[in-house]
Amino acid sequence: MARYAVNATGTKKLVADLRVADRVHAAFTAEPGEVLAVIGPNGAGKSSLLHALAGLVDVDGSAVLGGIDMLRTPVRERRVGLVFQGQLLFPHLSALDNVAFGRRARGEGRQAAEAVARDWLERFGIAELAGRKPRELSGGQAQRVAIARALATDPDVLLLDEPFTGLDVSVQMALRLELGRHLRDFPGIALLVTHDAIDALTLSDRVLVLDDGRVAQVGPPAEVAAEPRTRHVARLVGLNLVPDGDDLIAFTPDAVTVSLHEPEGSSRLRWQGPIATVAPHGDAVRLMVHASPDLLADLTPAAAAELGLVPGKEVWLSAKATAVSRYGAREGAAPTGR
Ligand SMILES: Nc1ncnc2c1ncn2[C@@H]1O[C@H](COP(=O)(O)OP(=O)(O)OP(=O)(O)O)[C@@H](O)[C@H]1O
Repeated sequence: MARYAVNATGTKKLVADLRVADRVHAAFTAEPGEVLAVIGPNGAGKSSLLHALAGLVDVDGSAVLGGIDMLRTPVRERRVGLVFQGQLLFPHLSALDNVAFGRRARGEGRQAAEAVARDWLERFGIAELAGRKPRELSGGQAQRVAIARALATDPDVLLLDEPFTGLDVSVQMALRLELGRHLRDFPGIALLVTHDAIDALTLSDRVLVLDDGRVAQVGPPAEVAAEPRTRHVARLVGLNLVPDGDDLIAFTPDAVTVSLHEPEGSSRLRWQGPIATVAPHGDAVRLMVHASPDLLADLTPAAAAELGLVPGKEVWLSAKATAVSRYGAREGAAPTGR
């Protein structure tokens, strides 16, 4: 959902079709005001996608923003804000000068650039740290400065690559809420690479799922979470995902019945395999079973004890047809109804 039809520099929709060597070929669009979470397993090409837009790697294709191809625009002139994993602030500059840097580099006068920078530090609640050098900041403070530095340039596109990685969990939580507020007010397009289902579900308007360099799925977070098309996303949201002809079927681990013998009946929703892991999961015991594919099953501690479930033991798993969600395996495909 685009919250702003027009941003500070006019309506700028992004229409991208990017090819990075032979490892990424991804086409997608984004509306002004939209936050697009980019998720996928390690090596799927998430960082490569962002690096391509930032001009940090060789890329073919196009990324048309408001009628102008960013890829044909000199990197210095692209209105792109970057917050990358472990990206360091300029160590010799104060927090204020770091945040003012982009505007100064664009030729803006010191006073005007510093006024904007001060305003951003205030919005992040760190105005009193303006004079500190990066080495005098905590990880969370430095990351706030890094995000403020990116936003202070009024970018058309904000690229965030795992902005919470390496921070304490409590700092991550606080920063996630703060970033969420700033992203809601941000009139440009934000691409947020994350490994975290919470980020994707709470901070984004749409989720773009990358798998092996290709776009596997794009949609609102609730839709992607309810009907994942990749095993990676299914795992992120805690669902089992099994291909069945042209369909996928998804079901929760607590919809799985575990037994030591082949279940009776004609249901095809049954799998066999050895238990890989047994671990507590909330009030339940969660099994990971090396069936084809790997499946999760939750059961009560009493049931787990009664069945004597330990790693290596062969079990049968089954799911009731009424407890699974069935949908087409390809984008736009309707379930076959089998
Ligand atoms: N400069 C490079 N030259 C060649 N191959 C690269 C380069 N950078 C990344 N790769 C490879 O391209 C693929 C995509 O990498 P990329 O870092 O974009 O994935 P990612 O989804 O961001 O992964 P992660 O979640 O681990 O950060 C990987 O197989 C990686 O090894």
